[in-house]
Amino acid sequence: MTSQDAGKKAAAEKAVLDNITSDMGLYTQNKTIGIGSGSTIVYACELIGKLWNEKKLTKIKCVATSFQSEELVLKSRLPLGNLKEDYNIDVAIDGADEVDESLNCIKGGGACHVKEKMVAYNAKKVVIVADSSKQAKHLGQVWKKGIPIAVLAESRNYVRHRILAHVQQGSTCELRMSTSNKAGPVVTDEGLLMLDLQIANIRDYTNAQLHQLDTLLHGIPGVVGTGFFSHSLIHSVYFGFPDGRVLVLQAQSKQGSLVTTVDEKIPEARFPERQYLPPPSSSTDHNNKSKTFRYKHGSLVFTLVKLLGVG
Ligand SMILES: O=C(CO)[C@H](O)[C@H](O)COP(=O)(O)O
Repeated sequence: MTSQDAGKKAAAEKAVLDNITSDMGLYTQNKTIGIGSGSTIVYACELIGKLWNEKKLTKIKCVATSFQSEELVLKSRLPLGNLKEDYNIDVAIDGADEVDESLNCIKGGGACHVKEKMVAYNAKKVVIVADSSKQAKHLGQVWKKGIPIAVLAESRNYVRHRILAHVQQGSTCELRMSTSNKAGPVVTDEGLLMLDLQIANIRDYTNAQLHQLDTLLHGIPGVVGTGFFSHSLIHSVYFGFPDGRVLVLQAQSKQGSLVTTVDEKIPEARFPERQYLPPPSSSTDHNNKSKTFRYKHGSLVFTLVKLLGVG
């Protein structure tokens, strides 16, 4: 397992233990779980499958977000639901290509974001799992390929040109081509084509401007869905580190105020002015197999969690 995979596994497993086993209770009733796509979600789905098959989790249905995700649910011997009937989703777990400081995400590196967003939109709680390399200050910092945009094939050229007329010069909007054995473009599960929009000055966009841009993109006929997932859609993000530590960022409200959960060994540089709160707040949660500490950074209170390992 590579160090990046170790981070993915740590994030995915902690997210499952926090959001599925614990929050929903051991003997939960008819809970619906959205299963995202990509390589990180594999670890989450495997653990959900393990808990289900060991009967530690009961009465759940999984709604898949792609062909890959559906296969994953079936392989894990989990009950498969569908979005036509099971759209009251309790929690959706999914990966991301990049997450900024406000918890805005770029998704769609695997071209599955259309259904991923349909599932996220219908979920009471959206939990993102990613290795720590996906953590960014602003969008475009670590994910250099741009914002994925799924379009109807017929619209691809005018959509590109209309978009480029709206963004700063030097931006690009390219048709995503297949890098596998298939010649021609990437075609999504829904039969759509993918454009990747790299905006030259994306780092300068405020949350409001990102939202405005996304609205503009969705307003162009032929555009089916973008891979921009606004922070307002996201409940929490789990970043896993190669040594098994997990940083959890939670959007406390739709306004985006954040409470951060980190392991105590996260490098000082991330939170230079951190100041520890007195010890009484340290506790061990044996159910979640984690140890919790609290400390302050400016006006924010942070919680430190050390994951003690998954059984
Ligand atoms: O949005 C996605 C697919 O459309 C994936 O969630 C995203 O690409 C992250 O994938 P990975 O977990 O492999 O890094």
